[in-house]
Amino acid sequence: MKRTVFIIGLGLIGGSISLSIRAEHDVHIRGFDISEEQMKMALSLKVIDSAAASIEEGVIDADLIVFATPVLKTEQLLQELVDYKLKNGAIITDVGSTKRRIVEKATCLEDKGVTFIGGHPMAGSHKSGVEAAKAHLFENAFYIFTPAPRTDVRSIIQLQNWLKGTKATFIELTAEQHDHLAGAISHFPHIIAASLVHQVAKLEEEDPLVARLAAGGFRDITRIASSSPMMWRDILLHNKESLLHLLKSWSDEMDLVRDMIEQGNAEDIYTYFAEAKSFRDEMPIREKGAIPAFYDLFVDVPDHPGVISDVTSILAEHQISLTNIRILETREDIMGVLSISFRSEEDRERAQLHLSEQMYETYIM
Ligand SMILES: NC(=O)c1ccc[n+]([C@@H]2O[C@H](COP(=O)([O-])OP(=O)(O)OC[C@H]3O[C@@H](n4cnc5c(N)ncnc54)[C@H](O)[C@@H]3O)[C@@H](O)[C@H]2O)c1
Ligand SMILES: O=C(O)C(=O)C[C@]1(C(=O)O)C=C[C@@H](O)C=C1
Repeated sequence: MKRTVFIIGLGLIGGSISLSIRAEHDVHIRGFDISEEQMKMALSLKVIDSAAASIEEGVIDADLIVFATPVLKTEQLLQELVDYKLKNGAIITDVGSTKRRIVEKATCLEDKGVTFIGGHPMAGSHKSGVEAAKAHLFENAFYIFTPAPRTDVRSIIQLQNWLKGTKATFIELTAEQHDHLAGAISHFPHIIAASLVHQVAKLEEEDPLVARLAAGGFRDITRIASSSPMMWRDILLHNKESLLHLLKSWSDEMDLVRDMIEQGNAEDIYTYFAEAKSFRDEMPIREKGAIPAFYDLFVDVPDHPGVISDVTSILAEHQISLTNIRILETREDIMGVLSISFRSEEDRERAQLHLSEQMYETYIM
């Protein structure tokens, strides 16, 4: 008999976890979502094999249960599990962006003959919903586990075996350490992104041109402000202490910047940017790390209407998928630059070869 996985919350992350499990295991995947529409979509996209009528029904024979709901919901649903019949030896995990409160809550399952291990795949997107789910969403990313000190090693290994199709790098942290670090590199940046958008929205009331003028830099730093408000509301409520601490140190930092600008201190201002550049440039961009790996190729292109479709059809002819394409510069009568992102070094090398064969000038920075 096939083993059974039950995914609760069939959105971007629940859907992606399901697809990555299916890629490696011959299992029956059941799903449940509060939204009928998401559940139907998950079935039609074959993200799940069957839909459960309720959580109570879905958990009964599941070997692995994955909570992929917003974190406050996960906390509440864990409590509900106490009253449900669970399969002896089942492993339960979650994918929430915060860990401390969820891990604490899961202690309510201690007498149920199951093992809970908190999890957080450190990759995602500003998109929500099962339509955006991808089997390879977590490839090259860190997948953090926060087992309790007494969690047996065999259960951790079993969970990692279930999740090997994510092709992520597994690491273990305490829930407290997780929330402290994720606060700085994920939660707090989302607050900053949203606050920059608010600032421009206010300015737009004075001068509507501002939003139309907002170009590359603003778009890059505020992409994540398009993420799910419900998910981020829950994360801020869960990671209150870390975020209040980070807000305080950010505000001290902004005081420093204000002083430098007020005093017109050219040397300090230069050093401020130079130090930030040097730290960021040293971050492991091409390896697994805080910033996901992108393999970018730059292509000089003439300012001609058919040029993007020509480049993409060359790639399609050789079955090379790209993850992003954008024009960095186009001005009349001069060459522009296309930036194309690939998922792997191999795809980038093949793209470079085939584009060069067609007389395109390409380079890697
Ligand atoms: N989006 C990211 O980048 C990202 C990355 C890593 C982890 N996470 C975490 O993953 C979890 C899910 O986020 P997502 O991006 O997939 O969000 P999503 O909005 O795409 O999906 C969440 C799903 O949960 C469902 N849901 C809500 N309440 C429910 C309930 N009571 N019962 C069943 N289903 C319910 C929603 O209908 C929705 O389909 C969150 O805890 C988030 O913190 C998100
Ligand atoms: O790429 C994005 O859109 C994300 O915001 C992904 C991101 C992050 O902050 O890096 C968001 C929340 C998660 O818990 C993990 C990953």
